[in-house]
Amino acid sequence: MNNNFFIEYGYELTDIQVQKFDDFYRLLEEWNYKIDITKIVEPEEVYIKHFLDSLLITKSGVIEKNQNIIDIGTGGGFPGIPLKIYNDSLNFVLLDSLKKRINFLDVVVEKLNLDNVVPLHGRAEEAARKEGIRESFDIATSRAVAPMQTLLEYCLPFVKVGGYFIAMKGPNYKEELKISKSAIKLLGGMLDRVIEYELPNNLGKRSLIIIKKIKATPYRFPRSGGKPKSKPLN
Ligand SMILES: C[S@@+](CC[C@H](N)C(=O)[O-])C[C@H]1O[C@@H](n2cnc3c(N)ncnc32)[C@H](O)[C@@H]1O
Repeated sequence: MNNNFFIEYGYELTDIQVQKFDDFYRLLEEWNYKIDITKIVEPEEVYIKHFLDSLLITKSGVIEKNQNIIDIGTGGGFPGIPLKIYNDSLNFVLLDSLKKRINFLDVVVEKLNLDNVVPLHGRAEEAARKEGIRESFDIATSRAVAPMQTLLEYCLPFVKVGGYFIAMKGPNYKEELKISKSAIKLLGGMLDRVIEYELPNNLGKRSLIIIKKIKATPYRFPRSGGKPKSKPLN
């Protein structure tokens, strides 16, 4: 895809950035056979459902220069890698519990020459208990990882007071959000707003659920033993 694709959707990129997206696409194509990163393989769909969708997180209005961002359950690097290509001033930790995906991201970081991007192998509920990483990020992002109540317990502990957690969800977020109200409060968050949007070419509706961190998360969260998933907060 050339720059016209990005310009059409309001993202004007340099030739180097366009080349990085192209290189990322090729690496995805090459590694997908080995490690099953994504079911989406056709170029236009990859560019819209993965690259553009990741960039649309900038519409949240809370991403600023030089922030520290953790992308939880990043998989093949979404939304983290496209955001880094778009805004090189951002610093990323890309966390995933599958080692083979982290190995892939190590290659992406090297080949695309991305500074200040650290792929990290681990489970969110364990990493979030570690000093130096807990409550140390301006922003946490997560796409397609878990239902909202579980996701909140995975993600909010990483965010500094005053920062934001952005959950990238589909169009049917309302029920999930409704049953997550007490979890948001318990973990120190407050619903800031929800942004609904539609991908081009009828490729689907999406939403950004933006949670502001207003108080420190009590140290008992995230709970151990798989509880955020088996017994979600309610
Ligand atoms: C469906 S994939 C989504 C990947 C990527 N965010 C995307 O939108 O394409 C979910 C990813 O979350 C990771 N994951 C699931 N539970 C996790 C946890 N507790 N901690 C860290 N990563 C987790 C999985 O290994 C997987 O790579």
